[in-house]
Amino acid sequence: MRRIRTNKEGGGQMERDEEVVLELNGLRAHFRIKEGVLKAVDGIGFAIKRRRTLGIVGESGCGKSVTSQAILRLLPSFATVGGEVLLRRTKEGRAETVDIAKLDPNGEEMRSIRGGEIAIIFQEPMKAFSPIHTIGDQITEAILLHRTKDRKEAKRIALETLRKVGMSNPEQRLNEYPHQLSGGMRQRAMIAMAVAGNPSVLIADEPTTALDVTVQAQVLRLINELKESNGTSVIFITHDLGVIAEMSDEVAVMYLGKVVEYTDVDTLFYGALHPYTQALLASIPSISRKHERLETIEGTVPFPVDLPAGCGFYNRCPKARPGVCNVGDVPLYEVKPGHQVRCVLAEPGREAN
Ligand SMILES: Nc1ncnc2c1ncn2[C@@H]1O[C@H](COP(=O)(O)OP(=O)(O)OP(=O)(O)O)[C@@H](O)[C@H]1O
Repeated sequence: MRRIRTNKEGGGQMERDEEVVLELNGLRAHFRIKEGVLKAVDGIGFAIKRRRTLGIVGESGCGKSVTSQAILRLLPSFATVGGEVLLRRTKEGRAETVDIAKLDPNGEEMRSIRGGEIAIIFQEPMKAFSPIHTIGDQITEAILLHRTKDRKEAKRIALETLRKVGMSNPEQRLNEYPHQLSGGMRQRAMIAMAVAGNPSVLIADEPTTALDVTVQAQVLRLINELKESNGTSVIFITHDLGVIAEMSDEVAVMYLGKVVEYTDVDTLFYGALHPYTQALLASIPSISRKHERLETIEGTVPFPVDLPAGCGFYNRCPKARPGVCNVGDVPLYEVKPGHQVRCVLAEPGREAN
Protein backbone atom coordinates (compact mmCIF):
# COMPACT_ATOMS: atom_id res chain seq x y z
CA MET A 1 0.00 0.00 0.00
CA ARG A 2 1.16 3.51 -0.77
CA ARG A 3 0.47 6.10 1.88
CA ILE A 4 0.99 9.63 0.67
CA ARG A 5 0.61 11.89 3.64
CA THR A 6 -0.14 11.71 7.34
CA ASN A 7 -1.29 14.55 9.54
CA LYS A 8 -3.38 15.12 12.64
CA GLU A 9 -7.13 15.10 12.15
CA GLY A 10 -8.39 18.60 12.62
CA GLY A 11 -11.11 21.08 12.88
CA GLY A 12 -14.78 21.65 13.41
CA GLN A 13 -17.75 20.73 11.25
CA MET A 14 -17.34 23.51 8.63
CA GLU A 15 -13.64 22.79 8.34
CA ARG A 16 -14.29 19.07 7.97
CA ASP A 17 -16.78 19.70 5.15
CA GLU A 18 -13.95 21.33 3.20
CA GLU A 19 -11.97 18.09 3.39
CA VAL A 20 -11.35 16.27 0.13
CA VAL A 21 -12.42 12.67 0.73
CA LEU A 22 -11.63 11.14 -2.65
CA GLU A 23 -9.35 12.42 -5.38
CA LEU A 24 -8.80 10.94 -8.83
CA ASN A 25 -5.66 11.92 -10.74
CA GLY A 26 -5.17 10.79 -14.33
CA LEU A 27 -7.28 7.67 -13.79
CA ARG A 28 -7.14 5.29 -16.76
CA ALA A 29 -8.96 2.02 -17.39
CA HIS A 30 -8.12 0.36 -20.70
CA PHE A 31 -9.32 -2.97 -22.08
CA ARG A 32 -7.28 -4.99 -24.54
CA ILE A 33 -9.83 -6.36 -27.00
CA LYS A 34 -9.33 -7.98 -30.41
CA GLU A 35 -9.79 -4.64 -32.25
CA GLY A 36 -7.06 -2.99 -30.13
CA VAL A 37 -6.95 -1.05 -26.87
CA LEU A 38 -10.34 0.27 -25.78
CA LYS A 39 -9.75 3.40 -23.72
CA ALA A 40 -12.91 3.29 -21.58
CA VAL A 41 -11.53 5.81 -19.08
CA ASP A 42 -8.62 7.86 -20.31
CA GLY A 43 -7.01 10.14 -17.76
CA ILE A 44 -9.77 11.61 -15.66
CA GLY A 45 -9.36 13.64 -12.51
CA PHE A 46 -11.58 15.29 -9.92
CA ALA A 47 -11.84 15.72 -6.16
CA ILE A 48 -14.88 15.16 -3.97
CA LYS A 49 -15.33 16.91 -0.66
CA ARG A 50 -17.16 15.67 2.40
CA ARG A 51 -20.95 16.01 2.26
CA ARG A 52 -20.90 16.97 -1.45
CA THR A 53 -22.35 15.22 -4.48
CA LEU A 54 -20.40 14.97 -7.70
CA GLY A 55 -22.68 14.14 -10.61
CA ILE A 56 -21.15 12.29 -13.55
CA VAL A 57 -23.16 12.64 -16.73
CA GLY A 58 -22.71 11.59 -20.35
CA GLU A 59 -24.17 9.38 -23.05
CA SER A 60 -24.08 5.61 -22.95
CA GLY A 61 -20.57 4.20 -23.28
CA CYS A 62 -18.69 7.35 -22.19
CA GLY A 63 -17.07 5.55 -19.25
CA LYS A 64 -19.26 6.41 -16.27
CA SER A 65 -19.66 2.88 -14.93
CA VAL A 66 -16.07 1.89 -15.70
CA THR A 67 -15.00 4.90 -13.59
CA SER A 68 -16.99 3.61 -10.61
CA GLN A 69 -15.72 0.06 -11.14
CA ALA A 70 -12.14 1.36 -11.32
CA ILE A 71 -12.58 3.25 -8.03
CA LEU A 72 -13.82 0.06 -6.37
CA ARG A 73 -11.28 -2.14 -8.23
CA LEU A 74 -14.10 -4.25 -9.62
CA LEU A 75 -12.86 -4.36 -13.22
CA PRO A 76 -12.00 -7.68 -14.87
CA SER A 77 -8.37 -8.74 -14.57
CA PHE A 78 -7.65 -8.03 -18.27
CA ALA A 79 -8.31 -4.31 -17.67
CA THR A 80 -5.27 -2.08 -17.16
CA VAL A 81 -5.80 0.54 -14.46
CA GLY A 82 -3.44 3.51 -14.08
CA GLY A 83 -3.32 6.88 -12.35
CA GLU A 84 -4.29 7.57 -8.75
CA VAL A 85 -7.44 7.08 -6.69
CA LEU A 86 -6.63 8.72 -3.37
CA LEU A 87 -8.91 7.95 -0.44
CA ARG A 88 -8.49 10.19 2.60
CA ARG A 89 -9.49 8.51 5.81
CA THR A 90 -8.95 8.43 9.53
CA LYS A 91 -7.42 5.32 10.99
CA GLU A 92 -6.67 4.96 14.68
CA GLY A 93 -7.23 8.69 15.17
CA ARG A 94 -4.81 9.78 12.43
CA ALA A 95 -5.62 11.12 8.99
CA GLU A 96 -3.98 9.24 6.13
CA THR A 97 -4.25 8.85 2.37
CA VAL A 98 -4.33 5.53 0.57
CA ASP A 99 -3.96 5.12 -3.19
CA ILE A 100 -6.61 2.55 -4.09
CA ALA A 101 -5.28 2.20 -7.65
CA LYS A 102 -2.13 0.59 -6.20
CA LEU A 103 -3.93 -1.94 -4.00
CA ASP A 104 -4.43 -5.61 -4.79
CA PRO A 105 -8.09 -5.76 -5.98
CA ASN A 106 -8.59 -9.02 -4.05
CA GLY A 107 -6.47 -8.13 -1.03
CA GLU A 108 -7.72 -7.64 2.50
CA GLU A 109 -7.34 -3.85 2.45
CA MET A 110 -9.37 -3.44 -0.75
CA ARG A 111 -12.07 -5.78 0.55
CA SER A 112 -12.34 -3.70 3.69
CA ILE A 113 -12.58 -0.42 1.70
CA ARG A 114 -15.18 -1.88 -0.69
CA GLY A 115 -18.51 -1.80 1.16
CA GLY A 116 -16.78 -0.15 4.10
CA GLU A 117 -15.38 3.30 3.29
CA ILE A 118 -16.71 3.24 -0.28
CA ALA A 119 -20.05 1.63 -1.08
CA ILE A 120 -22.02 1.36 -4.28
CA ILE A 121 -25.67 1.15 -5.20
CA PHE A 122 -26.79 0.50 -8.75
CA GLN A 123 -29.76 0.10 -11.00
CA GLU A 124 -30.56 -3.54 -10.34
CA PRO A 125 -30.76 -4.35 -6.61
CA MET A 126 -31.19 -8.08 -7.28
CA LYS A 127 -27.49 -8.06 -8.28
CA ALA A 128 -26.54 -6.76 -4.83
CA PHE A 129 -28.37 -9.53 -2.96
CA SER A 130 -28.10 -13.26 -2.92
CA PRO A 131 -31.55 -14.78 -3.58
CA ILE A 132 -31.05 -17.52 -0.99
CA HIS A 133 -30.47 -15.43 2.13
CA THR A 134 -32.80 -13.06 3.93
CA ILE A 135 -32.38 -9.30 3.66
CA GLY A 136 -31.65 -9.19 7.40
CA ASP A 137 -28.87 -11.79 7.22
CA GLN A 138 -27.20 -10.06 4.28
CA ILE A 139 -27.25 -6.61 5.86
CA THR A 140 -26.08 -8.07 9.19
CA GLU A 141 -23.15 -9.82 7.46
CA ALA A 142 -22.12 -6.52 5.83
CA ILE A 143 -22.16 -4.85 9.25
CA LEU A 144 -20.16 -7.71 10.82
CA LEU A 145 -17.56 -7.30 8.08
CA HIS A 146 -17.16 -3.55 8.41
CA ARG A 147 -18.41 -2.23 11.76
CA THR A 148 -18.64 -4.65 14.65
CA LYS A 149 -17.88 -8.25 15.49
CA ASP A 150 -20.88 -8.47 17.85
CA ARG A 151 -23.75 -10.24 16.05
CA LYS A 152 -26.45 -8.86 18.36
CA GLU A 153 -25.19 -5.31 17.84
CA ALA A 154 -24.99 -5.93 14.06
CA LYS A 155 -28.63 -7.05 14.01
CA ARG A 156 -29.63 -3.94 15.95
CA ILE A 157 -27.78 -1.71 13.44
CA ALA A 158 -29.40 -3.60 10.51
CA LEU A 159 -32.86 -2.91 11.92
CA GLU A 160 -32.01 0.72 12.66
CA THR A 161 -30.65 1.16 9.11
CA LEU A 162 -33.76 -0.35 7.53
CA ARG A 163 -35.81 2.12 9.57
CA LYS A 164 -33.54 4.98 8.50
CA VAL A 165 -34.06 4.21 4.80
CA GLY A 166 -37.84 4.32 5.31
CA MET A 167 -38.52 0.61 4.99
CA SER A 168 -42.07 -0.23 6.06
CA ASN A 169 -42.35 -3.01 8.70
CA PRO A 170 -38.57 -3.27 9.11
CA GLU A 171 -38.75 -6.12 11.66
CA GLN A 172 -40.69 -8.24 9.19
CA ARG A 173 -38.42 -7.28 6.25
CA LEU A 174 -35.38 -8.61 8.09
CA ASN A 175 -36.78 -12.12 7.64
CA GLU A 176 -37.82 -11.72 4.02
CA TYR A 177 -35.98 -12.72 0.85
CA PRO A 178 -35.16 -10.20 -1.90
CA HIS A 179 -37.84 -11.53 -4.27
CA GLN A 180 -40.52 -10.85 -1.66
CA LEU A 181 -39.92 -7.07 -1.81
CA SER A 182 -41.29 -4.58 -4.34
CA GLY A 183 -38.82 -2.79 -6.66
CA GLY A 184 -38.79 0.36 -4.52
CA MET A 185 -38.35 -1.63 -1.28
CA ARG A 186 -35.50 -3.64 -2.81
CA GLN A 187 -33.81 -0.37 -3.76
CA ARG A 188 -34.18 0.83 -0.16
CA ALA A 189 -32.78 -2.48 1.11
CA MET A 190 -29.75 -2.11 -1.19
CA ILE A 191 -29.20 1.44 0.06
CA ALA A 192 -29.50 0.13 3.63
CA MET A 193 -26.85 -2.50 2.93
CA ALA A 194 -24.57 0.13 1.35
CA VAL A 195 -24.88 2.65 4.17
CA ALA A 196 -24.81 0.03 6.95
CA GLY A 197 -21.01 -0.02 6.61
CA ASN A 198 -21.00 3.76 7.29
CA PRO A 199 -19.22 4.67 4.05
CA SER A 200 -17.51 8.02 3.61
CA VAL A 201 -18.17 7.76 -0.15
CA LEU A 202 -21.37 6.39 -1.71
CA ILE A 203 -21.32 5.70 -5.44
CA ALA A 204 -24.80 5.70 -6.95
CA ASP A 205 -24.68 4.27 -10.49
CA GLU A 206 -28.02 5.04 -12.20
CA PRO A 207 -29.85 3.85 -9.05
CA THR A 208 -33.27 5.13 -10.05
CA THR A 209 -33.37 4.50 -13.82
CA ALA A 210 -35.65 1.47 -13.52
CA LEU A 211 -38.04 3.01 -10.98
CA ASP A 212 -41.29 4.87 -11.57
CA VAL A 213 -41.15 8.62 -10.95
CA THR A 214 -42.67 8.60 -7.45
CA VAL A 215 -40.31 5.93 -6.14
CA GLN A 216 -37.43 7.64 -7.98
CA ALA A 217 -38.16 10.90 -6.12
CA GLN A 218 -38.27 9.03 -2.77
CA VAL A 219 -34.94 7.30 -3.41
CA LEU A 220 -33.26 10.57 -4.47
CA ARG A 221 -34.59 12.28 -1.34
CA LEU A 222 -33.31 9.40 0.78
CA ILE A 223 -29.79 9.66 -0.69
CA ASN A 224 -29.79 13.41 0.01
CA GLU A 225 -30.95 12.86 3.59
CA LEU A 226 -28.24 10.26 4.22
CA LYS A 227 -25.64 12.59 2.75
CA GLU A 228 -26.73 15.40 5.09
CA SER A 229 -27.10 13.29 8.23
CA ASN A 230 -23.95 11.16 7.80
CA GLY A 231 -21.71 13.65 6.00
CA THR A 232 -21.33 11.13 3.17
CA SER A 233 -19.80 12.20 -0.15
CA VAL A 234 -21.79 10.95 -3.14
CA ILE A 235 -20.76 10.19 -6.70
CA PHE A 236 -24.00 10.16 -8.65
CA ILE A 237 -23.80 8.60 -12.11
CA THR A 238 -26.62 9.24 -14.54
CA HIS A 239 -27.44 10.12 -18.13
CA ASP A 240 -30.35 12.24 -16.88
CA LEU A 241 -29.64 15.98 -16.55
CA GLY A 242 -32.86 16.44 -14.52
CA VAL A 243 -31.44 14.12 -11.86
CA ILE A 244 -28.09 15.93 -12.07
CA ALA A 245 -29.86 19.24 -11.35
CA GLU A 246 -31.59 17.76 -8.32
CA MET A 247 -28.66 15.89 -6.82
CA SER A 248 -25.32 17.47 -7.68
CA ASP A 249 -23.13 20.13 -6.16
CA GLU A 250 -20.42 19.67 -8.80
CA VAL A 251 -20.71 17.97 -12.18
CA ALA A 252 -18.27 16.15 -14.45
CA VAL A 253 -19.47 15.74 -18.03
CA MET A 254 -17.82 12.73 -19.67
CA TYR A 255 -17.31 11.97 -23.34
CA LEU A 256 -15.26 9.09 -24.74
CA GLY A 257 -13.56 8.29 -21.46
CA LYS A 258 -12.57 11.88 -20.69
CA VAL A 259 -14.00 14.65 -18.55
CA VAL A 260 -14.87 17.38 -21.07
CA GLU A 261 -16.37 19.85 -18.58
CA TYR A 262 -16.18 20.09 -14.80
CA THR A 263 -18.03 22.76 -12.87
CA ASP A 264 -20.55 23.57 -10.16
CA VAL A 265 -24.13 22.63 -10.99
CA ASP A 266 -25.40 26.22 -11.52
CA THR A 267 -22.65 27.02 -14.01
CA LEU A 268 -23.42 23.76 -15.82
CA PHE A 269 -27.00 24.82 -16.46
CA TYR A 270 -26.42 28.56 -16.98
CA GLY A 271 -22.88 28.87 -18.29
CA ALA A 272 -21.76 25.60 -19.90
CA LEU A 273 -18.95 26.18 -22.36
CA HIS A 274 -18.23 22.81 -23.96
CA PRO A 275 -20.23 22.28 -27.17
CA TYR A 276 -20.99 18.72 -26.01
CA THR A 277 -22.48 19.95 -22.71
CA GLN A 278 -24.42 22.59 -24.62
CA ALA A 279 -25.77 19.90 -26.96
CA LEU A 280 -26.77 17.69 -24.00
CA LEU A 281 -28.59 20.63 -22.42
CA ALA A 282 -30.38 21.43 -25.69
CA SER A 283 -31.60 17.85 -25.85
CA ILE A 284 -33.58 17.96 -22.58
CA PRO A 285 -37.27 18.80 -22.68
CA SER A 286 -38.30 21.95 -20.81
CA ILE A 287 -41.71 23.46 -20.06
CA SER A 288 -40.79 26.76 -21.73
CA ARG A 289 -39.72 24.91 -24.88
CA LYS A 290 -42.63 22.49 -24.98
CA HIS A 291 -43.74 23.49 -28.48
CA GLU A 292 -40.22 23.45 -29.90
CA ARG A 293 -38.72 20.41 -31.52
CA LEU A 294 -36.33 18.68 -29.17
CA GLU A 295 -32.77 18.78 -30.46
CA THR A 296 -30.82 15.58 -30.66
CA ILE A 297 -27.05 15.41 -30.84
CA GLU A 298 -26.08 14.76 -34.45
CA GLY A 299 -24.01 11.68 -35.24
CA THR A 300 -22.92 8.84 -33.01
CA VAL A 301 -20.23 8.40 -30.39
CA PRO A 302 -17.12 6.90 -32.07
CA PHE A 303 -15.91 3.48 -30.89
CA PRO A 304 -13.14 4.21 -28.35
CA VAL A 305 -10.39 2.24 -30.15
CA ASP A 306 -7.76 3.94 -32.38
CA LEU A 307 -9.38 7.33 -32.15
CA PRO A 308 -8.13 10.05 -34.50
CA ALA A 309 -6.05 12.92 -33.11
CA GLY A 310 -7.77 15.89 -31.54
CA CYS A 311 -11.07 16.38 -29.79
CA GLY A 312 -13.26 13.27 -29.45
CA PHE A 313 -16.39 15.34 -30.16
CA TYR A 314 -14.95 16.76 -33.42
CA ASN A 315 -17.12 14.70 -35.80
CA ARG A 316 -20.34 15.85 -34.08
CA CYS A 317 -19.47 19.35 -32.98
CA PRO A 318 -21.35 22.26 -34.60
CA LYS A 319 -18.44 24.59 -33.76
CA ALA A 320 -15.62 22.30 -34.95
CA ARG A 321 -12.73 24.07 -36.68
CA PRO A 322 -10.65 21.91 -39.00
CA GLY A 323 -6.95 22.29 -38.38
CA VAL A 324 -7.62 23.55 -34.84
CA CYS A 325 -9.77 20.96 -33.13
CA ASN A 326 -8.57 17.80 -34.90
CA VAL A 327 -4.86 18.12 -34.20
CA GLY A 328 -3.16 17.03 -30.98
CA ASP A 329 -4.54 16.39 -27.53
CA VAL A 330 -6.94 18.95 -26.14
CA PRO A 331 -6.03 20.05 -22.62
CA LEU A 332 -8.52 20.78 -19.85
CA TYR A 333 -8.52 24.59 -19.56
CA GLU A 334 -9.39 26.26 -16.26
CA VAL A 335 -11.67 29.06 -17.44
CA LYS A 336 -12.35 30.25 -13.88
CA PRO A 337 -11.63 28.67 -10.50
CA GLY A 338 -13.58 25.40 -10.34
CA HIS A 339 -14.67 25.47 -14.00
CA GLN A 340 -12.65 23.37 -16.44
CA VAL A 341 -13.38 22.84 -20.12
CA ARG A 342 -11.64 20.47 -22.57
CA CYS A 343 -12.17 22.51 -25.74
CA VAL A 344 -9.61 24.52 -27.71
CA LEU A 345 -12.25 27.23 -28.20
CA ALA A 346 -12.28 27.76 -24.42
CA GLU A 347 -8.56 28.44 -24.29
CA PRO A 348 -8.04 31.60 -22.23
CA GLY A 349 -7.21 34.53 -24.54
CA ARG A 350 -8.75 32.89 -27.62
CA GLU A 351 -11.42 34.98 -29.30
CA ALA A 352 -14.94 33.70 -28.46
CA ASN A 353 -16.69 32.00 -31.32
N1 LIG B 1 -15.50 -5.57 -19.42
C1 LIG B 1 -15.35 -4.81 -20.52
N2 LIG B 1 -14.62 -5.23 -21.57
C2 LIG B 1 -14.47 -4.46 -22.66
N3 LIG B 1 -15.02 -3.24 -22.82
C3 LIG B 1 -15.77 -2.77 -21.81
C4 LIG B 1 -15.99 -3.52 -20.62
N4 LIG B 1 -16.77 -2.79 -19.78
C5 LIG B 1 -17.05 -1.64 -20.44
N5 LIG B 1 -16.45 -1.63 -21.66
C6 LIG B 1 -16.50 -0.54 -22.63
O1 LIG B 1 -16.04 0.64 -21.99
C7 LIG B 1 -16.74 1.78 -22.49
C8 LIG B 1 -17.35 2.52 -21.33
O2 LIG B 1 -18.39 1.72 -20.76
P1 LIG B 1 -19.25 2.18 -19.48
O3 LIG B 1 -20.07 1.00 -19.07
O4 LIG B 1 -18.39 2.80 -18.47
O5 LIG B 1 -20.20 3.29 -20.11
P2 LIG B 1 -21.34 4.12 -19.39
O6 LIG B 1 -21.02 5.55 -19.62
O7 LIG B 1 -21.51 3.68 -17.99
O8 LIG B 1 -22.61 3.73 -20.26
P3 LIG B 1 -24.11 3.36 -19.81
O9 LIG B 1 -24.76 4.69 -19.52
O10 LIG B 1 -24.66 2.70 -21.01
O11 LIG B 1 -24.01 2.46 -18.62
C9 LIG B 1 -17.76 1.26 -23.50
O12 LIG B 1 -17.21 1.39 -24.79
C10 LIG B 1 -17.90 -0.20 -23.11
O13 LIG B 1 -18.27 -1.00 -24.22
